[in-house]
Amino acid sequence: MRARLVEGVHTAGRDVLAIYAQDFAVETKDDKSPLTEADMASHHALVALLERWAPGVPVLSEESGEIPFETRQGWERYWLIDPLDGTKEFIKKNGEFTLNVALVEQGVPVFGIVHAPVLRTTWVGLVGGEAFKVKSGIYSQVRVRELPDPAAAPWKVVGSRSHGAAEFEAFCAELPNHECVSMGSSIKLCLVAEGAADLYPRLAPTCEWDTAAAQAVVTAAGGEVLDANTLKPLRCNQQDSVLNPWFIVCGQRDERWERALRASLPGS
Ligand SMILES: Nc1ncnc2c1ncn2[C@@H]1O[C@H](COP(=O)(O)O)[C@@H](OP(=O)(O)O)[C@H]1O
Ligand SMILES: [Mg+2]
Repeated sequence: MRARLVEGVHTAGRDVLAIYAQDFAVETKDDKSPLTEADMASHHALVALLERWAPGVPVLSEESGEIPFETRQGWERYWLIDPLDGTKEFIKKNGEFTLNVALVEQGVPVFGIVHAPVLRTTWVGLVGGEAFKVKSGIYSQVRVRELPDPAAAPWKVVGSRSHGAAEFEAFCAELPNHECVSMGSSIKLCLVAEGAADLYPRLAPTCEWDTAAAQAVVTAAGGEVLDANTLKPLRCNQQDSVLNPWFIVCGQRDERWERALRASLPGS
């Protein structure tokens, strides 16, 4: 059954790729972030898919109008989607963008699909079940890796191409031997989930739809997505604002990076 849902997300990804291959117009939203016709095509395809798949379960999308918290707080479960995460990377045509579909129950992302059409890669996570990826049609289970001894091998730290560079560098300056990789979109969380990266500190704003699907993948793969201040897992739909706190994605907790994080947070 879930395979058909993943196939539906792939179909939306093909709509996005058709636009990616052409010249497309770029608008600027009220919050100054970019919007393309691909964001809207993906939004409509995913909303139609989910309404067919699970009639009656509400859908909150980055591209749906604002839904007041008074309405949302009554939702025990809902779909939370970002039809095109990494719109800046889409516009730059570097392929680092994703379609994101999460199922959230009682504020916890319990299932997620992250699809990167240009990379021909999809990550899927069912919390309490399996995490896997399908790359060019080849299926493999994914799991976070154990943090290596930095004297033997560098920690791999992934950061945004477009947001929060100064805070990222302040954090990395406090780490033992490490190497950094830049990447757009929710792919960063999936790299931690599959053990290709150890840490993704996000010391800059994001919204709940940017992270929910990939958080389910990370959690199912044995990792965590933690509030940078409290080190508690991120939750969705707890307040009026859909902004996430600053956060860090990890395979395991470790006093060495926790110390680096504390030292790089404002007010430390
Ligand atoms: N000031 C801000 N407030 C809220 N979210 C922001 C933001 N600046 C960037 N983002 C989020 O960061 C995402 C891109 O992250 P990254 O740089 O890691 O690729 C954007 O996703 P969209 O591309 O879906 O708009 C956007 O939602
Ligand atoms: Mg986004």
